Amino acid sequence: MPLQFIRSSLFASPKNLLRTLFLVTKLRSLAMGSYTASSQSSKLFFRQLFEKESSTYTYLLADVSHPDKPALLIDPVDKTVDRDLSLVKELGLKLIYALNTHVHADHITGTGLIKTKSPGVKSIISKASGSKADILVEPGDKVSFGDLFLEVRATPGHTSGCVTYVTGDGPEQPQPQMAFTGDALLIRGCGRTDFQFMETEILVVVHCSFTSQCIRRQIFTLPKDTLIYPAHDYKGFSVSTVEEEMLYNPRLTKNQLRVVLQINKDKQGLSVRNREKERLGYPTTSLKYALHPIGDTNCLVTQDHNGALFLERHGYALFLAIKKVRYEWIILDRPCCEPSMPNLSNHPNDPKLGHGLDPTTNHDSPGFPFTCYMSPDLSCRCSIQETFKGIMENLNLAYPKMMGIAVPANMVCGLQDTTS
Ligand SMILES: N[C@@H](CCC(=O)N[C@@H](CSS)C(=O)NCC(=O)O)C(=O)O
Repeated sequence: MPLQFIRSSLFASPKNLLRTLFLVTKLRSLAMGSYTASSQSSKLFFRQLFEKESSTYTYLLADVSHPDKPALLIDPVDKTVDRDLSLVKELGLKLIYALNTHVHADHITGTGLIKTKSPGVKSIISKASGSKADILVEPGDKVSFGDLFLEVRATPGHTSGCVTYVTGDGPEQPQPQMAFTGDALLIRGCGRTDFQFMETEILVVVHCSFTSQCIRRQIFTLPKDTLIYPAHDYKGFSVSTVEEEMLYNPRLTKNQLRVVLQINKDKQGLSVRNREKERLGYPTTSLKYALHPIGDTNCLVTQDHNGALFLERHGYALFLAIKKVRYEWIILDRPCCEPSMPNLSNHPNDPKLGHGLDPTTNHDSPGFPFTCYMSPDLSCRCSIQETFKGIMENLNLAYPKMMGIAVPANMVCGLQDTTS
């Protein structure tokens, strides 16, 4: 529409004025390339709710085209359960699920109270969280409400069991898609990686790798206009997009490191790995270091004389960090983080293996036992402060005030005794 027309018709009539204002706003928004702040769907009811003490967002979603108006709440907080249930009632919705993205450390989930006050509601959390709930979901599962659904994506790192719930991508589903990222991805930030289920430095490293790799592979691979709805905001933001976070998230736009990958064809594990390490000039003795639970699997942590720490979860994951140098971490996580590897190095001893390929067959071998390690030389290529791990180590956040109470309560999310 020519600007002259807009100007001349501006005050012609109240109706014209409204139409003109609408057009000007729309033109401006197109010129700025901005996205709408909510998804469009004739079926979806969506509301973002806030709990100010813990700065937590709770999300109410419902399929209002369905006769029952089935609804779900994501990350409800105990303190605001009455508000949330009143809203559900006023709107004539039928609450069927109360979901958590993870075991929260800063507040008690509202799922227990909701179940008491609204019998029939089922609590949901990831199986990898190790918590109790009515329904334990795994990556790829769908949580349906009416004709709409959320897909479960594993985004561990802040905690082992963190998941992101993403609206479906079918024709009936809301557009743009919406990703409820919990604490995995915050607006211009991400959940801390320093306390939950952490016992040693290696686990901090591992959780950093989980967070940054899973965000890149599970969230940043969604369409760029996907709306990001986090579980917290401390700066006054309410929504972002995949595109914005890929461009401007200060914790996720820094260097990625390169690693050397060695696939271990021998399912027995250590002997072949040691032979390979010897061939590449590494000490051959591995020292069993500890067994740590990560998600629902035990991880074997070993350490060699070079100070290298190996953390492995046979079948689908293995991590390593080199101590004594400005170490980075390693990344290889299946099935949650496909494809598995960044570029290989040009180190003289580099075995030049492909990205997760079995060198004997040249085929990708998901579920194949493998070993992954990094040359100490390569680890110095980028400054630690510029890397995800460096940033996360320097956050210096005080532990959440409610941590001692919240974590045990939330481990039985929705099933705790709410009478006391
Ligand atoms: N001060 C708050 C806790 C703040 C905090 O640690 N937030 C967590 C998510 S809740 S466990 C976090 O990951 N923050 C990341 C960040 O960059 O702020 C309290 O005492 O409860």
